[in-house]
Amino acid sequence: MEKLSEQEVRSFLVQAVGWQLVEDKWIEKKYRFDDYLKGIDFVQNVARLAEEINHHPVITIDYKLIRIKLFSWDANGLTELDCQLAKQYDNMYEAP
Ligand SMILES: C[C@H](O)[C@H](O)[C@H]1CNC2=NC(N)=NC(=O)C2=N1
Repeated sequence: MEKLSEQEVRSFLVQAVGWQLVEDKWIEKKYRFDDYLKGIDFVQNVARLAEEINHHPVITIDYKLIRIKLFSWDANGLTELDCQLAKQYDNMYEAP
């Protein structure tokens, strides 16, 4: 996996609604649900996809708020895979 340049990360973030760079390292997004178990279903789907493509986000469950953080350990940076997954999570999410 090729590490993205700062410019590439920035051009991803300007068009990725709700995603932001945190600690100058991760891209993160918070998904809000109107029902706790809907959030857990979303986490299940995120986790299944992670296993399927062997790329695992940090997932934080805070009641109805699910926080997803992406980073590519192997590249020690952000990669195209992180950006692709971010878009896939957005497609999986149905805003309440
Ligand atoms: C050995 C295993 O394939 C690697 O450690 C995979 C597992 N899941 C991963 N997840 C993430 N986020 N980044 C990686 O570089 C990564 N590498």
